[in-house]
Amino acid sequence: MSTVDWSHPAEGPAPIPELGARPDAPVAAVLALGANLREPAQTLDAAVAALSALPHITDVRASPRAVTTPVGGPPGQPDYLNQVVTLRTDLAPWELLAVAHRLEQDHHRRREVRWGARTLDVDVIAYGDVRSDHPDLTLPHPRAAERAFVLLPWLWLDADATLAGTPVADLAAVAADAPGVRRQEPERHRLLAGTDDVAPLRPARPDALGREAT
Ligand SMILES: Nc1ncnc2c1ncn2[C@@H]1O[C@H](COP(=O)(O)OP(=O)(O)OP(=O)(O)O)[C@@H](O)[C@H]1O
Ligand SMILES: Nc1nc2c(c(=O)[nH]1)N=C(CO)CN2
Repeated sequence: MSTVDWSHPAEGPAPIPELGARPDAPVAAVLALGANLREPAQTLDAAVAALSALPHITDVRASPRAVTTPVGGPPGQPDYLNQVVTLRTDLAPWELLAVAHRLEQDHHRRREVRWGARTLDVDVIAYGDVRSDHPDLTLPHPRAAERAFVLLPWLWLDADATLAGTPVADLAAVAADAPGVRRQEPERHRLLAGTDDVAPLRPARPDALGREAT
C-alpha cells in the first residue's frame, strides 16, 4: 500500500477525515463485483483470489454468482456476472476504495460510457457503519439498496445481512431488477471455471454501445 494520504483527495469536496483513518480494529466491509466483458468468471475468480491474498484484508467470503440482465447503460450490452464479497479489514475506507480501483485496473477497466459494459467493476457497498456523502466514496453505496444484482447475491451469502439497518432481504424483495437476476448453479459455476463461456444468456452484439476496447 502506498503512503499517499488518503484523507485528502486531490480534487473535489472537502475531505472527510473518517474516510482516511484506519480503524482501531478490523471492520466488516462489503464489496460488489460485476463483469460482462472478456471472461467474467475468470475475472471474478482472480479478483476474489487477489483480495484474499492482500495484507490488511481477512475473512474473505464470496457469494454465489448471479447472471444478471444489465440495468441501465447502453442497450445491447451482454448480461453481467455479479458477485458480492464480505471481508474484514483494517484499511481506511479510502484505502479500500483504492484496492477496488486497483483490481479494476488490473483487469483493464475503462470508463467511457456511464454504466457501459466493463471487464470488472468493484464497488464498496458498505464499510462498517460509516456513512459518507463524498462523491468519490459514498457510503453505503448510493444505489446498492435498490439493486437486486447486489442484494440477492449478498443475501445468498448472508441471509441476515443488513444495509444501513435495513434487512437486505426486505430491500431485495422490492428491487425492480430482481426478475433479471438468476443464480448461477454451483455445477455450472464449476464447469465454467477455466473457460471463457460464462456467458451472456443473450449474446453480445458486436456493435453494442459502451463496449470497452480490448
Ligand atoms: N461506494 C463507492 N464504491 C465505489 N465507487 C464509488 C463509491 N462512492 C462513490 N464512488 C465513485 O463513483 C465513481 C464512479 O465509479 P464507477 O465508474 O465504478 O461507477 P459505476 O460502477 O459505473 O456506476 P455505479 O456507481 O452506479 O455503480 C468513482 O469515481 C468512485 O470514486
Ligand atoms: N446487471 C447489472 N447491471 C449493472 C451493473 C451490474 O453490475 N450488473 N452495474 C452497473 C454500474 O455499476 C450498472 N448496471
